[in-house]
Amino acid sequence: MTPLIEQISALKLLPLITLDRAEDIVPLGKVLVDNGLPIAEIAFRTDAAAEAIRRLRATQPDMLIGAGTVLTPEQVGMAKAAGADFIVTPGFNPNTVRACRDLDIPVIPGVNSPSSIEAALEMGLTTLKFFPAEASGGVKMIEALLGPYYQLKLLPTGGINAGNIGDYLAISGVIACGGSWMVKPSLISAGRWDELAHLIREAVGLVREQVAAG
Ligand SMILES: O=C[C@H](O)COP(=O)(O)O
Repeated sequence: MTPLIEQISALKLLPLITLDRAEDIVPLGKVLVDNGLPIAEIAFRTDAAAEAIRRLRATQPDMLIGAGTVLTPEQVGMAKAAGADFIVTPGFNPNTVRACRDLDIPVIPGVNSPSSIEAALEMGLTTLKFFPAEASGGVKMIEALLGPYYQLKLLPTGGINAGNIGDYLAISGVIACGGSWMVKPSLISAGRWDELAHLIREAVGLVREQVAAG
């Protein structure tokens, strides 16, 4: 495992953040760090993404910052220039992977089928996002895929929440889970930092319980 993947594996949780206003990342970054989750994936689903990465990098320099929902080489460049540590993509796009390699930024591309996994393996990638996790068959699908593709390290995302994260983390090929349930966009835009802190603490607590249970 690379140092980056080791860090993500240690935290076991990747909060997926979608923001309408870039400035909201500053209080949210503090709430994440203060509550034991010094990692964030900021989704390129709004125009605020690159600026939010820049502000988070400036205010929380030690945080691990990913750019998510990256669909194009241009977005890879924007994310890297803004200070992202890594790229996450929803699907497997060789052009995006090549752009990440050209810019020397790690990428975790999305897969949810044998064909997309084999396309990733062909490019030497074994740490992959499994997306959309629940809609693609969830835990059962991952267990089935890890038969032939036993070397994979997976980051399931999509439909994961406090009720089912334990089932995912119990699978040995799962290094961490992504999700938005502890960083709900509606709570962020309403500035409900206390509620977000509660959800983040709860999520971190669930992960710690899972780790303790082995
Ligand atoms: O790629 C990320 C997903 O859309 C996040 O899914 P979620 O909102 O179900 O956690």
